[in-house]
Amino acid sequence: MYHTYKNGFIEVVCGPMFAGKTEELIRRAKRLKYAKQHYLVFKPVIDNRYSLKPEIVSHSLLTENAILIKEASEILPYITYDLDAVIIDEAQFFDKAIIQIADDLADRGLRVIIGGLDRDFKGEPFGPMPELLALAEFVTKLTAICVKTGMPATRTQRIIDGKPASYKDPLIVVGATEFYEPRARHAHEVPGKDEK
Ligand SMILES: Nc1ncnc2c1ncn2[C@@H]1O[C@H](COP(=O)(O)OP(=O)(O)O)[C@@H](O)[C@H]1O
Ligand SMILES: Cc1cn([C@H]2C[C@H](O)[C@@H](COP(=O)(O)O)O2)c(=O)[nH]c1=O
Ligand SMILES: [Zn+2]
Repeated sequence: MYHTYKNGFIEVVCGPMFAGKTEELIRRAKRLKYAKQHYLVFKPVIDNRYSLKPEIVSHSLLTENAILIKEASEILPYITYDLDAVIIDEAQFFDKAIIQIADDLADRGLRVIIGGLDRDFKGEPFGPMPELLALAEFVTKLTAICVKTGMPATRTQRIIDGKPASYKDPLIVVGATEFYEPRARHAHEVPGKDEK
């Protein structure tokens, strides 16, 4: 018995801050443009770091137009029959509904490209990312350069007033180099983590 060929995948691009996740999403968007594919880019409105305009922005200031949303379900009204792909950045900030939405969109034949932090500043799995990673057909795990060792950085260090943020710090603090730096496993510090 032959099955008809149908497109539709989940691709996750993860890693710590400064690893190049947003640049990679922008690269894939550019290739979709060359392929004359219809796509939309979404990001949580909470991410207002480099721009208040509707766009995703990399630390190197590359940009791509995006739709700003508060909740994952706001993606659904934008899904039209002619859409080929959906790109979602900062997925760690979304509610768990994004997991089912990503799966349904891939089942419907869309290419779903998701960028997000696999770990929070404590080094622990972040929001819906573990499930998205489990469901994805393709996973790209990027590394940055550790500012302490020059080794591949797989973690994000949060620094508050010049000191490593404690385990009890809030999960969400939007920011860039004023609060965060990429670090390798053995250079990552989380005071209070052992007593959790
Ligand atoms: N320590 C670092 N290691 C790697 N890239 C860095 C570092 N610090 C700053 N950058 C910049 O960050 C860019 C990646 O930005 P971006 O794609 O926004 O990353 P992410 O979305 O993973 O946080 C790099 O191309 C580089 O210009
Ligand atoms: C580790 C960590 C990060 N954040 C925030 C900081 C930034 O606004 C985004 C990550 O952006 P990037 O594109 O990956 O550079 O997430 C946070 O709120 N909590 C954390 O633990
Ligand atoms: Zn990013």
